[in-house]
Amino acid sequence: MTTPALSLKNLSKSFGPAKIINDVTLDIAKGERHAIIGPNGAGKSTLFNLISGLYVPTSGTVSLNGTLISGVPPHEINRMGLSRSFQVSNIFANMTVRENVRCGVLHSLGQGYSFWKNIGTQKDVNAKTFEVMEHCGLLDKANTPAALLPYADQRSLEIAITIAGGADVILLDEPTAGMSHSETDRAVDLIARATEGKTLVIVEHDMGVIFNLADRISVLVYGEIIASAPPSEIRGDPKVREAYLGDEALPEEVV
Ligand SMILES: Nc1ncnc2c1ncn2[C@@H]1O[C@H](COP(=O)(O)OP(=O)(O)OP(=O)(O)O)[C@@H](O)[C@H]1O
Repeated sequence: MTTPALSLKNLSKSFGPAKIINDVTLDIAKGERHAIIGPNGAGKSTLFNLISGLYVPTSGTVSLNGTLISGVPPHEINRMGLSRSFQVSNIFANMTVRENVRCGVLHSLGQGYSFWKNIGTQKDVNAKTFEVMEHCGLLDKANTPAALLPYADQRSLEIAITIAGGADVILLDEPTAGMSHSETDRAVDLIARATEGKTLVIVEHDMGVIFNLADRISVLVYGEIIASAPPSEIRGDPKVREAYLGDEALPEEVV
């Protein structure tokens, strides 16, 4: 069997007496697009924080491409090939689109933002920055300060920064939150293109997005995964329907 891109084993996280993530075991294959869904407060962001190293597990482990990463600091996990976006935007408002993407590229190289770098490296960084902006439909806004971008473009920039470092495992936290229908459609296209050939783990409340994008869906309820299967099976799962009763409806019409 090939090594999974991500492997969570008996992962738990408590805050004081409250067990927020409870014995989660999940393998995500290389190249898979995997969605985590669940009602508000189910623990989705906490799970992301455990995977990306912001939280240390109370028990259990996380492995990235077969290497144990639980307890490793977030910036090192990033350099090992995992990059995440945040629900609250991570962009530098006063910097241009180009400078923001460039920061993402440099960060992964461990250089920080500096003008004092040799020309060879600068050329590589510039080429990568151009490629990412092109990929994310941001080339024509390269010189626009991020703060002046329309909201949907700011979210695209967030995705651009997340993929800029060339990580092969990408975690996106609610990338289409607050978008209109047409903006969401464009964002789904962008996410599909930008993560081609990579492993994607996405937390998202918009079921249309999830059912159109994901190869497999895990449903988190009160910190436990109650189902993990392709979209067609998830939609018909009575346990999932019960968990969503009174919450976001599972769409019949998508896919
Ligand atoms: N640092 C913390 N200390 C204490 N409790 C926390 C902490 N972080 C999260 N929680 C609690 O864990 C639970 C799960 O929160 P989390 O944000 O992971 O849920 P979620 O599924 O991402 O929710 P949403 O869909 O609303 O974003 C909540 O009850 C929250 O209050």
